[in-house]
Amino acid sequence: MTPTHDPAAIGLNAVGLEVTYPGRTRALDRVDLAIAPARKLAILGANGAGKSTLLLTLAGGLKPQAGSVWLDGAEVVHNRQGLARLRRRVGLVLQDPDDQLFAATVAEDVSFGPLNMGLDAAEARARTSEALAALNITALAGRPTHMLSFGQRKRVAIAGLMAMRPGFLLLDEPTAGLDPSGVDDLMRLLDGVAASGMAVVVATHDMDLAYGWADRIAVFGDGRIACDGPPDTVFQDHDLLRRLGLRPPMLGRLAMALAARGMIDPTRPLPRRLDDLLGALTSQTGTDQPPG
Ligand SMILES: Nc1ncnc2c1ncn2[C@@H]1O[C@H](COP(=O)(O)OP(=O)(O)OP(=O)(O)O)[C@@H](O)[C@H]1O
Repeated sequence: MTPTHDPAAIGLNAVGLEVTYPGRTRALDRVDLAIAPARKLAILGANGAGKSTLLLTLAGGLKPQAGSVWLDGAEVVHNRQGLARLRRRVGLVLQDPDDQLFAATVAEDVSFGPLNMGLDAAEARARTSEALAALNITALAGRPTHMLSFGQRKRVAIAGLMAMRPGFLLLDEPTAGLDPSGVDDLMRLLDGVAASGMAVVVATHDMDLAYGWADRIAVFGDGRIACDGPPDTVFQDHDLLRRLGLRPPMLGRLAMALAARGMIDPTRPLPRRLDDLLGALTSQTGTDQPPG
């Protein structure tokens, strides 16, 4: 089958991936996906759609029965050297931080990746401090990981990957279990990470979060990518989303309804954040205050 994109393009590319777990039907069914540097991609899908399997396969944790993963122009070979090259460039933050953390203290856990990459102790320390500061957990550096809250352990797991400075950061349900300010902090952090040139891929069920944050969305259903594009176009296909067990985002629905009534400019891209929507209402009505 011809892939929908050039596998040799710079970035992380999935080409015709097929994964079947022992004794069950396919979790990935000929999946093509292109992840370019510095992009913010959300992968959406109902429970069991195949999101975690895709991330695991992209990070080299699962070998597909067919198809391949390409990294910056070269096909990933599933041997020691090929997987080491992939893991230096692609970091996967698992859904459950307890599957990831193992060292006695936070600082030891975060520095494990840099040390394991062969960096010297001073560089590993510097990267650890930087990652702890970015995740706002410097104060936890000396604490045992098993004595932290779930949200704190999640931040430590993300810091551990960030300290390795991968080119592609994949996060499986990163906001699950975080409080609202933790979600805001994390998404702001991921904005900064993408602005620094890293590609950030987030698998989530949270439509509203994906709609406001991502610059591209791939929607998964039954192991296949059902649609892939900019958020404001993907979310206009309400029938498809409902068929896949997903609910269109509230802000997107509101923006579409206002555009259909001419209350915001229907020729412009749909606003994706509340501030943008209020701005669009203000400029359309020509008043400083949107209609109350
Ligand atoms: N280790 C495994 N062994 C057998 N089947 C599995 C295994 N892991 C996942 N599956 C199955 O593969 C399919 C895809 O699962 P996956 O975890 O990739 O979906 P998901 O979209 O991440 O789901 P969720 O949103 O619930 O995390 C599901 O039908 C699931 O039951």
